[in-house]
Amino acid sequence: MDSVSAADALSKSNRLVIKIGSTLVTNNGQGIDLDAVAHWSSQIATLRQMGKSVLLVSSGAIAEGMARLGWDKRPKEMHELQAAAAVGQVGLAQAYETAFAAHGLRTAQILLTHEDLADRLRYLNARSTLFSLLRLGVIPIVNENDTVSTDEIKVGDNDTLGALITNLVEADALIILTDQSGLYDADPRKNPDAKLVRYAKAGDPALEQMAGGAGSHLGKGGMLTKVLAAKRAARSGAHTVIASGQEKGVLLRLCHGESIGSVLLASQPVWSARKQWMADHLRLRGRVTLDAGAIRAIMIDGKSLLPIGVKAIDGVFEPGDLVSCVDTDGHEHARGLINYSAYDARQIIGKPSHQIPQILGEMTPSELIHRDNLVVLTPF
Ligand SMILES: Nc1ncnc2c1ncn2[C@@H]1O[C@H](COP(=O)(O)OP(=O)(O)O)[C@@H](O)[C@H]1O
Ligand SMILES: N[C@@H](CCC(=O)OP(=O)(O)O)C(=O)O
Repeated sequence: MDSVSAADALSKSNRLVIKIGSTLVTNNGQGIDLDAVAHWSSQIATLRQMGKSVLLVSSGAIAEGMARLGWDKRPKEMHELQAAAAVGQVGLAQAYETAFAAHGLRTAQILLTHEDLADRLRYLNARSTLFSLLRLGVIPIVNENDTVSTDEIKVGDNDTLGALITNLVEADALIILTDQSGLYDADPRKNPDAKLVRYAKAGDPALEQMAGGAGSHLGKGGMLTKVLAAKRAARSGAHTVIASGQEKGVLLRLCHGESIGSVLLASQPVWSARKQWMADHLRLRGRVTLDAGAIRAIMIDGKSLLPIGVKAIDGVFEPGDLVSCVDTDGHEHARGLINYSAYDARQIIGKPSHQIPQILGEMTPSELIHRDNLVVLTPF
């Protein structure tokens, strides 16, 4: 991997999303590490003076809530997690507001759920609010809205949320600060001989094999969600760095081109904003299994998906819902907005398009998924 381009990845970035993990921000669950928050804030204030825009995605509401409530074990019940998040989020917001105020900067609290990003209008509203805040010189501090999040509507972890925000504001880079020096070729907590991966291509499937789960009961996603976040961030052209938040001056040094942590370079073609929203923000409602001819038609020939090439339909969905297009081995090749409900789709698969009106009536589209509503997932 070319280390020069990796160094450039950060020094040439103007809009940055910085994600800070729970273990790090709460000093391993002891309570918000105010010195660390002050240190990051002072670096971010300098980055702002250098003309860079910064958005923070900070975890720690639940961990801080647990500390404030005197709970030493992460609760299992959703309502207790939600209560802890409500208590802890106040502490997080206070800590950042105070730390940035010392540099004459204001902060804004943005709490989001997956549902907010899946709804096109709310997604566009979130985007324009974030841009307004950046124009006003305010530092947006984003977290999942854990107090109202249920399994159905949550993003689930803040590495993913960080990537979604990166896509949303078309940031140049995503910096994930964690409690390790970066991505190792095995979990360093379990394997003392593990080696740091200094440079790699975001989206390389080999990285997913190296990454394990969270290292402590405080963290949510572990390394796998960070590696997947890098893959997602790369879809809007953003490079990702995974580095230790305890490293002195880490943010400034990275932005001066120093090689710290793991740099996962974006090297794939960039998706349009609409394609990113479709494939990443909408919730998958079903699955269509394609024969080899249909896979070729959508992947190589750039065609729409016709019912004749579909072998099976799974899931319950309505027209306009997002479905995954898989081959007969179950590998996903594309995602798209389907024109038919699952019930109707089952009646027309395997049939030539001219028979659709006889089966489902006139004025029905001949494609199951129109080309314009199809996102082909480029193989690595
Ligand atoms: N290949 C790996 N390289 C580095 N850390 C790993 C790896 N696999 C698993 N981990 C674990 O991931 C943890 C960081 O993830 P997590 O606990 O979710 O932190 P955060 O709160 O910063 O998101 C590390 O402490 C480490 O134990
Ligand atoms: N939204 C949750 C954090 C979830 C999460 O992804 O945590 P982490 O793995 O520490 O980034 C909270 O504020 O407690």
